[in-house]
Amino acid sequence: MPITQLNIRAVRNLSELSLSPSPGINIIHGPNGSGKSSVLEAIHMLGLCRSFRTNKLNHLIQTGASQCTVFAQVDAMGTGASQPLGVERNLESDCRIRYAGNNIDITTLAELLPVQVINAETFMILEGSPAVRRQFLDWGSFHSNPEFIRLWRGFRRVLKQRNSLLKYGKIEQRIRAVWDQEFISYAEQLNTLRELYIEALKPEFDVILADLLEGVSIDLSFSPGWDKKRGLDQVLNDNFERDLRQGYTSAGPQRADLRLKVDGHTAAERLSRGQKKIVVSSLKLAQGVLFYKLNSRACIYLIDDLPSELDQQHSRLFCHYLEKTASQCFITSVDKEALTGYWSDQAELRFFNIQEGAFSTQ
Ligand SMILES: Nc1ncnc2c1ncn2[C@@H]1O[C@H](COP(=O)(O)OP(=O)(O)OP(=O)(O)O)[C@@H](O)[C@H]1O
Repeated sequence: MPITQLNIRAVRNLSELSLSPSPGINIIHGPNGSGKSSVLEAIHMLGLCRSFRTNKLNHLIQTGASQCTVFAQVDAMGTGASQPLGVERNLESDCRIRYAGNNIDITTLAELLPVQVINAETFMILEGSPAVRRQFLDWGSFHSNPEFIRLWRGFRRVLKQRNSLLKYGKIEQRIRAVWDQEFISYAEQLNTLRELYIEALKPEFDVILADLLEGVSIDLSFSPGWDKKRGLDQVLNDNFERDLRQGYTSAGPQRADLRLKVDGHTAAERLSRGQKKIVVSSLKLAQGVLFYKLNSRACIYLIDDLPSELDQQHSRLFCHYLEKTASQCFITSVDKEALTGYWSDQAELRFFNIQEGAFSTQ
């Protein structure tokens, strides 16, 4: 049971809000503009120190306030013993994170409270740029292997250095060889972890999708960002003159992508809007199921406006799989009724009615 108590202060229209969530399904309902998504945003800040709606954190801080705070009691390891976790952000963008009486960094925080978001933007996994799919992929790789973050950071550093040499326009052969060797070493290790993650995710995704989207089979595959037949060493050599002209490295894990195909065609071009939502929801559910299998603990789902565009049958199946992830879920909906009746008898359901930034007792 991850979050046992939550207190939010000065996040958008939520001046001061407290809730004791259920370990299972929490449904936050209320009219447009009442603050439903802001509750999810606050929990996201608790898990990642940032918003999922904006890069400009000043928008998150309530107008007139100089900082926002989210404080919680969390049972991160599911042992039954809760610890205090607090995240505070001010207008200067400083972020202070305290857990069990100690300051911790963002990576430790992200490990502690794995948060999954499903909202309108999530559907960009199919339609958006490769960067969106890499983010999806790296969430899973990060949470399935503790080495991933070190390799990712090392790779980013080497890529930045290589690109600045390329921009400079002249690179001595000896220096280029040193950087390329480091680039290849990080790239291959990073790539192995991503490949392993997708191999593990695929069967989970296939099972969920077969239930949620009858008659449509999706081929999910991973593209590393370079032609593996030639090898990265050869690719960097072959591309060198072009990279020098352009001033950046054109092949490598920074170009990795996921491919989703239906009968050989790109899923984004073939599927209906509703079907795309089902595919993306299945990917996100598969990540939750796999996370649980690998870590013996569950992640937290933040789902903004679940009922939109899923019909009753698909909403029911979605809720069934959500329960299977064993996650604590926070789901928003304008209509309370739209989310009743989809859950098993065992589901621990709690409803919160929000009106103008405060919970209503009615
Ligand atoms: N920095 C801020 N300070 C104060 N209020 C804000 C701030 N940013 C946004 N708001 C207001 O907070 C309110 C809650 O927004 P939120 O998106 O959480 O509503 P919602 O209940 O999810 O609405 P909808 O159902 O329309 O999606 C809105 O009225 C919005 O104008």
